[in-house]
Amino acid sequence: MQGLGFVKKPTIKLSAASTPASTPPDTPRSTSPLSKVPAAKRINVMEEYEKRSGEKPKLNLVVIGHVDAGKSTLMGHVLYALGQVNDRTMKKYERDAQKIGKGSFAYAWVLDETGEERDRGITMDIAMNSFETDHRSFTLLDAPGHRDFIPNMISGTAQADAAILVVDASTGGFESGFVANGQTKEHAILARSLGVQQMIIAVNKLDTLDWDQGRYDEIVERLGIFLTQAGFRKSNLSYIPVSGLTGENLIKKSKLVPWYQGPSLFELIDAFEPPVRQLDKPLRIGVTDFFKGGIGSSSGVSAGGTIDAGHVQVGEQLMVVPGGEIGVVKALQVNDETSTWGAAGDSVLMTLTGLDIMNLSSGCVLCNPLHPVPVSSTFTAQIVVFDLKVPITSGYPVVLHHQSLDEPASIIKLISILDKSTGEITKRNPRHLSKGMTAKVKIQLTNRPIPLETFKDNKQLGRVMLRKAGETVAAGVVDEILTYGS
Ligand SMILES: Nc1nc2c(ncn2[C@@H]2O[C@H](COP(=O)(O)OP(=O)(O)OP(=O)(O)O)[C@@H](O)[C@H]2O)c(=O)[nH]1
Repeated sequence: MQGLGFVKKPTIKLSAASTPASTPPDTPRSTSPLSKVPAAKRINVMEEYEKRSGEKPKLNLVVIGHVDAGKSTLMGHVLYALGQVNDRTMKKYERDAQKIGKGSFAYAWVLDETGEERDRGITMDIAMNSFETDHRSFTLLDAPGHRDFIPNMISGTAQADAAILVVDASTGGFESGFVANGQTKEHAILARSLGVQQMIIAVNKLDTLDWDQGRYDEIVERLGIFLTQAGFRKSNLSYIPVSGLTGENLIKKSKLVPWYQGPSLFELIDAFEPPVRQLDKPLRIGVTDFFKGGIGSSSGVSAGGTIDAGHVQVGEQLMVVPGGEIGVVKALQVNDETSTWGAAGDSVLMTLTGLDIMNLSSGCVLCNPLHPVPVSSTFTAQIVVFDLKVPITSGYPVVLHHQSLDEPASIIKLISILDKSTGEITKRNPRHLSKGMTAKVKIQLTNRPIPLETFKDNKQLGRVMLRKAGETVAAGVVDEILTYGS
């Protein structure tokens, strides 16, 4: 399983006190979501999806790591080497970067697009690009390394099927990312807690140490111990010595590093396992973007996001949760191209009619009215506790990050401490939780319920992150939904 290594089978309880603003899953409603689609025009999405299987499998790939580890430079260089950026543009980046005294950031500019990002030399928001390898098609998410932008890093990582962890191998560089509060550790634990199982570790900037094999081996050993403790399987991790700046081992293996016998970074990326899409589950589209007006010049409102589960087609009725309003899909784009249908894993933009823009919000979920996503304000979760100065006790206030939402909440009960590898309860009703512990807790949202599912039912909607005072204190998966609606 993904997430924390184990998840107990959840049982769904309906609180007698709750007023279902939304009904629990699988409550039938009288309308068919396809009733607006003329029978002759209905698409058998499963059949269409099969036809698509000749296409390269799609993966979301997130690039993570400590601030300045070289994430943007590495992936900018890869995109340039693949021909995604033409020579003229690259030369312009070099000239412009030099003009403001940031010549070494030219490749990073391929991904860091805003003026402020370029002026400050840091990534602030998730940069999205796409590229293809021989057997795969990737959406690349370049996450910010700076601790101030961890929420953006979380939203990128929550969508990822695989990760590249970039570490700075230069003298002192690795150490600054790896000591107590370094983002190398925080990002790696976050990625694992959010269900990322496969990862490449790019040991970067080795050009600064004349490709010192001893330094590479030292880093691989230290990271290996840490990453297996964090719950990664050894067989799902690959290490590679690279330089994002000078380009060694990116697309082809470099003669400068004769002691490295493995594949190039590009070959390792091509070997990532494609995810199993949750096509046969009820439709869930987490809305990340919405605006007035339709695709092209049509009327209506538009909503964009990723299909977390199920499939959708033009003419279908969709329910907005929370709220329960229903709209009809008038037009649809999948990965920026017009389509009549979309399926789990696709990035979609849809024009909806019959809906007011006021009904949409970032973080709302579009679903089939026959199978609405539950909204809940109390649930149990299995969490991993991060580096903490003050232990978590009952009543501990947090900001709960879920998809693109962040909401005030409290950990209202510490249920048990669990053994990290077996999931066995090692202590019931603990008084406090400290660094590195895996535990089951009860969480209550302070202001309002949100669309939520158990991790078993939906991997995307079942992941949560808990932060306090700008630091991530825990991450984990939803185990059991305790109240619906209220
Ligand atoms: N010598 C050397 N310098 C590098 C290498 N990769 C990146 N750098 C330099 O490290 C600095 C930071 O690079 P970025 O690519 O912006 O780092 P980042 O990890 O994307 O930074 P954030 O996104 O802000 O966390 C720049 O000056 C780069 O030129 C490398 O392989 N070798």
